[in-house]
Amino acid sequence: MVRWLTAGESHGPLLVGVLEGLPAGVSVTSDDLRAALARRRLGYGRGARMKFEQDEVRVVGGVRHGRTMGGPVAVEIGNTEWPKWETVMSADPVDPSLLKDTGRNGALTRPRPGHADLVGMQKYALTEARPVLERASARETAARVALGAVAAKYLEQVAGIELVSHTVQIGPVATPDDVPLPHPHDVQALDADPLRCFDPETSAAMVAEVDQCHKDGDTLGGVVEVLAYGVPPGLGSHVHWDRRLDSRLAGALMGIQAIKGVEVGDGFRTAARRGSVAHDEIEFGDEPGQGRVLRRRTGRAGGTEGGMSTGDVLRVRAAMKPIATVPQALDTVDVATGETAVANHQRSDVCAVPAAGVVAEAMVALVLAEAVSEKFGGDSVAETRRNVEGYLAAIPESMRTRIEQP
Ligand SMILES: Cc1cc2nc3c(=O)[nH]c(=O)nc-3n(C[C@H](O)[C@H](O)[C@H](O)COP(=O)(O)O)c2cc1C
Ligand SMILES: C=C(O[C@@H]1CC(C(=O)O)=C[C@@H](OP(=O)(O)O)[C@H]1O)C(=O)O
Repeated sequence: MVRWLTAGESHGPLLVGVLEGLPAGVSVTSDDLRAALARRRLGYGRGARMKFEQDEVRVVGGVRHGRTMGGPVAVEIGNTEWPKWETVMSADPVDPSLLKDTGRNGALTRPRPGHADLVGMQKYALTEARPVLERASARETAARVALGAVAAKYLEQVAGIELVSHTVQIGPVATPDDVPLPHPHDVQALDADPLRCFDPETSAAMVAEVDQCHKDGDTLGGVVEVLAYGVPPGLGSHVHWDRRLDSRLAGALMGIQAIKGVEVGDGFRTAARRGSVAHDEIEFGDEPGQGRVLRRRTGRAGGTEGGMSTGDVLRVRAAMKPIATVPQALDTVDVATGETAVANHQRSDVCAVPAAGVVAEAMVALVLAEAVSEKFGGDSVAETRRNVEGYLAAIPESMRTRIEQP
């Protein structure tokens, strides 16, 4: 069973991630994790913190000489900003007089609409928002991305699955429908684009939108898409709601801070179509390297039917709301004085959609790792790979399906 957990606060000393259930023999290094974390920091419109803070990554368990050993993989990511936060985020009690200033150390009593501040204070019986925002903050996604990078290595090595993500919308600016889908070999080009958008013209319009929004003291959201290639048919199951792959993907993507909508395949757009043009018709065809196989003529379903992967490209989208810490501060109340006020604002991202794409990719990798491990088991990479090959070879010839290759 694959399971994982993160701990740590946005301005604490470090974040921790633990990923358990992978077999022995997955090849992964700290440089792989470093590279993944560097991708999460990309994107036009991110705030000042991304520029001055570093992710200090260290693998502290589960890996020896570049290979997993079968035990939990533990990773820590140091927050290099920690020295500035040592007082306000100290685990041990501090002199209360040090927490009285109006700057970093002061109480946050003007909750930001759209962030976790107010409801977090109510739920956890707190008089200020600091303990809420510290864990609500998307800083935590650094730990997920590190674990997702390990999961991605596993997927590639046991089943040849590779992922890619891209930005398809920033605010009102969206890529046209006829832009081709990126492949995993396009990752470098995508990462070089300011917004991780696959269409240069749309990307330029997105940059202009972010600039305008920045000038206006406002923030933006958007939509990202994650694609997984090489996914064998049969991951997930139709037999129960919580075993459905689409349900698990949706839950995982909605579990990212600020994600408010998820689509599998054409999702909401499918709802507007008639059945005759909504599904993916099945035909026989000759595929290079795969011979005569079943294939679907279109990819509208996004690579799942009945809660199971079909072998087509897995395609999911996540919609991110605009950043809640709006520079032209929103109206709120001061819960300490009971008076109207403007929301707490020190700094924030204008737009973090490109980073959310990298996080979404990590979440899809973690869900697929869980589904692959559940279907194929194995305590070593070689054993899992044999199980994948044996399963595919046992599918009768008349039902063998094209697996969309990376
Ligand atoms: C990569 C990323 C960066 C984010 N950066 C900020 C930010 O700088 N300021 C902010 O207010 N919210 C930011 N958010 C969103 C908040 O974390 C999120 O809105 C908050 O935790 C409340 O959760 P909810 O939006 O899901 O209700 C970011 C989210 C992501 C995924
Ligand atoms: C630090 C990261 O993102 C942070 C996510 C975030 C939020 O409210 O979610 C708020 C900002 O932090 P701060 O309020 O300290 O400027 C972002 O910088 C990161 O992604 O590494």
